[in-house]
Amino acid sequence: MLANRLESASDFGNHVKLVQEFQYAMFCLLVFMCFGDKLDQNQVKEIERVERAMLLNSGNFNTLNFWPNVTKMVFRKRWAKLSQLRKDQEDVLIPLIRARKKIYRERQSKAKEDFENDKDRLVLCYIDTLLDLQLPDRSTKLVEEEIVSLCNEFLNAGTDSTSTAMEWILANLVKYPHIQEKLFTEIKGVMESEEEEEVKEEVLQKMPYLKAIILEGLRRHPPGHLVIPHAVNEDIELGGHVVPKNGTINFMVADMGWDPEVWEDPMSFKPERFMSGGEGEAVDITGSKEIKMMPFGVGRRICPGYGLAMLHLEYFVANLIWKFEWKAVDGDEVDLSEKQQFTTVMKIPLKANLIPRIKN
Ligand code: HEM
Repeated sequence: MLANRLESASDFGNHVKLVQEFQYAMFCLLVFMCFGDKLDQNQVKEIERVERAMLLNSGNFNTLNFWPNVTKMVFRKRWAKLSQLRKDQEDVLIPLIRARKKIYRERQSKAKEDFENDKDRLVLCYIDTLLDLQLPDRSTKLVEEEIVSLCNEFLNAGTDSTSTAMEWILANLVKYPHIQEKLFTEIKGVMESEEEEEVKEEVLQKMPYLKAIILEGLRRHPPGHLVIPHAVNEDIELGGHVVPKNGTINFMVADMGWDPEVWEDPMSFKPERFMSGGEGEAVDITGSKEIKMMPFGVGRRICPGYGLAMLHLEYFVANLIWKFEWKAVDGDEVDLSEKQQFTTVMKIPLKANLIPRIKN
């Protein structure tokens, strides 16, 4: 879908607003993973509307976390706005959750009767897993409002983070055509023919250079320069400083990836560092052996979507490079300056000329 939208835009000679297209593609994919069956465009737009409205206003609601009983009185309008936005989310999501529950229960009983028939095998979506979830410390299942909150988290945590990473990676592939060419050659080597339309998920693991490009993108341009704030649960000494119990602590994710003691020429984009013999060869991004970079956090609170994010990035980048040659817009340098939004984004959004490689 993304490649088709980009292709029709490039047919008209437009420099596509890439980051919006990436965001929309990621959001549609996550909506599909969340609710199972494909929803129509209007439904996706409705979900996007209520999710964005909450996100855009979320900064105003932080103060309400402190002494809720007091702030409820002092900031009445803010509370009313928060309640309204939450109600809008529930009005849109709860009917979808109910509809999916009905389908899921019907298919579940059918699958039991007809388990051998592959065509009817149930493909699970995120909501299905939540409907069945039994928390160890509770006798009841999740209620609809809790499912809404978990869907919000799923949709929001995975959209801007992955689309930002994708924009940075493609920006570097436009800026450094020799890296793009090397990747294209690698993709060609795993495809059965040049006419094949899609780089399938199954061949992604045969492409070490693709993986190296994704890792280099995440090292050089991590979408979050900090993780979510953590707290220590006892007094602790760290590098000669005492952090008191419950003290907030954060991690300088971007600076770790740019540390010249760990990475050679750290501000350059060099995927080769993750290949055989490079300082990033077989790097462990989960932090269980070492911490050289941590774009997804590490340890107990590591991003639960990191495997999914890696897969999405590899799949999208491979397909976009297989389908198009990405070229800088004449006279425009790709500018890698940063700007802080929900994630750290390109200050000047990426523009590119997309030239279809396969002529249909
Ligand atoms: C390139 C893409 C992504 C990056 C760079 C990223 C990064 C992160 C980071 C740094 C954290 C905070 C970890 C910490 O507190 O130590 C986090 C948390 C989280 N991420 Fe991701 N993430 C990405 C994609 C995704 C996707 C695709 C999903 C799910 C669809 C997801 C779901 C979550 C959730 C639910 C949390 C909160 C976990 C918690 O509260 O413990 N993320 N992510």
